[in-house]
Amino acid sequence: MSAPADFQNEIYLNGLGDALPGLPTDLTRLEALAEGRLSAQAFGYVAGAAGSEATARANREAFDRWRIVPRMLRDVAERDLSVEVLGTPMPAPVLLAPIGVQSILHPDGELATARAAAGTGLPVILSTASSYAMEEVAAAGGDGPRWYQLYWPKDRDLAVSLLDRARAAGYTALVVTLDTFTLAWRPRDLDQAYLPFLRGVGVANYFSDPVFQKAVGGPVTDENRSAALLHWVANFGNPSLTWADLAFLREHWDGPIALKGIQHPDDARRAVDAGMDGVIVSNHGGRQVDGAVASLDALPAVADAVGNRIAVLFDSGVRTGADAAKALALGARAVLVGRPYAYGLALGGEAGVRHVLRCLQAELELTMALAGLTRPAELDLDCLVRG
Ligand SMILES: Cc1cc2nc3c(=O)[nH]c(=O)nc-3n(C[C@H](O)[C@H](O)[C@H](O)COP(=O)(O)O)c2cc1C
Ligand SMILES: CCCCCCC(=O)C(=O)O
Repeated sequence: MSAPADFQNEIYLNGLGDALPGLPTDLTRLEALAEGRLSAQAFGYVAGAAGSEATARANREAFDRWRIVPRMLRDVAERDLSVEVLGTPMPAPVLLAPIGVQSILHPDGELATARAAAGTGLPVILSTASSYAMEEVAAAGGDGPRWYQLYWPKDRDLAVSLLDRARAAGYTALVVTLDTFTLAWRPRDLDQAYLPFLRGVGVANYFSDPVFQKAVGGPVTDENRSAALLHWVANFGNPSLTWADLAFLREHWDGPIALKGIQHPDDARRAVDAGMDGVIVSNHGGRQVDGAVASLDALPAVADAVGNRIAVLFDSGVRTGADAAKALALGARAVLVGRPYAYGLALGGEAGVRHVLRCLQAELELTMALAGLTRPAELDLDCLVRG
């Protein structure tokens, strides 16, 4: 039997105490537990979304409108969930979504996440807004697969410097997030006047950068910290970017590039035309445009528009193995999981993240096997009905 099913047996045979860090195997329960562990501000930042949070809710509801139709007597004894995406082999079609400011969840933040991910072999996508510098996270993750997520700053020299550092630190693919050149209207954060960055969290990649330091007159110290934060605010995102600017990225990054935040099939086609290697269908977990289409509802049209030309990945709302199976059936090559591992981090540090990843992987494998499927490529529309 393969590894994830062994994990299930390990839980039954050894009991919760030995196999798990005291966390539930139903990952939808983690949010409520994390609320009890985190400050109101940190919890609000992570759990919150844009506006009335209608899109965040819609992301979850969309999964409920699809049902898996299990098939029988198909010999599912041998199963293999491994896939290769953007040149990276992975044991299951699951990646850790880029999540910034992880030290508001646990002091070890992205270091703990990178260690946990490396232990499972699932790729971690490190945010530009990480609490630790990308080189420190790479060292923590060792040989584990890692991709880098770019928040594309106004200063082009700074963008190039971030890309050069990411390549040198062993990040093999680039994820460019297009949907967050500025923060959305997020009432939970507005009501608490809370922004981690202004407290110096999530700026490590900037403050450690030679181009950034040059712009603020040298290394960031107590003397120039306020000026450095103002420079960060002015530079973080660039609302003037257009499709034509992607040529600049192609010039400065020789590995695979995926665009994150794609929701319209025409944008997916433009990504193909621009020579991109992948798109990530995502609405940022409902954190940017309140009222935007549920990410799962946007997926089939994007997958259709792209065909097999480039990789289609998916995130926003994945909480269970069955959710992942549905997204794969609707055209995703792999899914990114976001808040669940952030809550795992808050509740149990590295062990908490590992718990979430192992549960998700095991549940996906068991769901597929019991539905008569042995490989991710077998998941297609034939496996689903509208519920
Ligand atoms: C606290 C938090 C921070 C995030 N930071 C980033 C980030 O720095 N870069 C990015 O591209 N996406 C970021 N995201 C969005 C995630 O990558 C992902 O799109 C989203 O969490 C997926 O939805 P889910 O949480 O429902 O799984 C963040 C999400 C959360 C909850
Ligand atoms: C000023 C914008 C920073 C956003 C970085 C974190 C993020 O993406 C989020 O959703 O929060």
